Amino acid sequence: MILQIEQVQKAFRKKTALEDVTLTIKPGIFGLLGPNGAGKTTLMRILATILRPDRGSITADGIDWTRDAHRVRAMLGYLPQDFGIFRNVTAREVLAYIGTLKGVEKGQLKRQIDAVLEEVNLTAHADKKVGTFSGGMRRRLGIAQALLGDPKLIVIDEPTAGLDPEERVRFRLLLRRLVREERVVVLSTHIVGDVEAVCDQLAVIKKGKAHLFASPEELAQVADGRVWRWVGDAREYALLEEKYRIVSSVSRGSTMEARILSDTRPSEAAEPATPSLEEGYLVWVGE
Ligand SMILES: Nc1ncnc2c1ncn2[C@@H]1O[C@H](COP(=O)(O)OP(=O)(O)OP(=O)(O)O)[C@@H](O)[C@H]1O
Repeated sequence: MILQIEQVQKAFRKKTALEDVTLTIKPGIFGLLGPNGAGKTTLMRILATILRPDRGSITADGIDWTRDAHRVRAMLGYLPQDFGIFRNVTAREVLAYIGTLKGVEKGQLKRQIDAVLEEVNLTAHADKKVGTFSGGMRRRLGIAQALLGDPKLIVIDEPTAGLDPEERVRFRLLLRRLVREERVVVLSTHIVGDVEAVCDQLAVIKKGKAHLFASPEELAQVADGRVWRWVGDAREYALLEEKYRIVSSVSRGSTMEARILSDTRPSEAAEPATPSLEEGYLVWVGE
């Protein structure tokens, strides 16, 4: 499946949330990266047919998002940013409820629930109340409900926000396991590490405008020639900090080590460095 987003626009009263977004999304995991308020959730909600664009079109496999919303929903799994669930029910009960709403046939429901619980590693907790779950477990249950009905398109909005590092790593591995031939997974995040760890392609969205990158490496290359590794003393560091954008720094005894973003060599002691994805992103978003 190829998802074609063409010149999509969306405004809320006078506030433009999306401005002329055009993206071609291939099977695999597609990351939508951008700062808070950039328009990620708006685009995700349009993809999930909760919002309609003011202009533009979305199509895949001959299905048109505006005309055939019911057909989109039949092939969609969606995990919203604020996936709220009753706390006093078990994971299995949540899945039975959502599976029924999604129209999964009764005869298939139990088998599907067992399969998605297995897929997200919650089988051992299937009959526990959701209120006892950690943030990571709740997020995994959110993925399980999105997987009911074996969707061709999975839309996941900011899934790793608020997870601790261990849960985040586990969750990223789970996301990679969702990849199937022909399946498109769209993931929005403001965490560069998520994209680095799981995404095949990505777009960076900034003030409602999206730019497509063929790979995370291509985004890193945006900072080519602008990243410097510098080693020196604390006094020079203080001067550099006033003049330049420092991305990271560590102190090692009496010396300091830093990575600096600058179009020109910031100091005699600075050497050109290979940019990271985060540095490419900072340059792109800063421009
Ligand atoms: N229902 C709404 N009514 C009015 N303005 C809205 C509405 N939804 C979003 N906006 C505005 O549109 C812009 C884009 O919001 P959106 O939630 O899509 O951004 P985001 O990238 O998902 O940010 P975050 O990561 O903070 O959720 C913001 O300026 C936001 O205030």
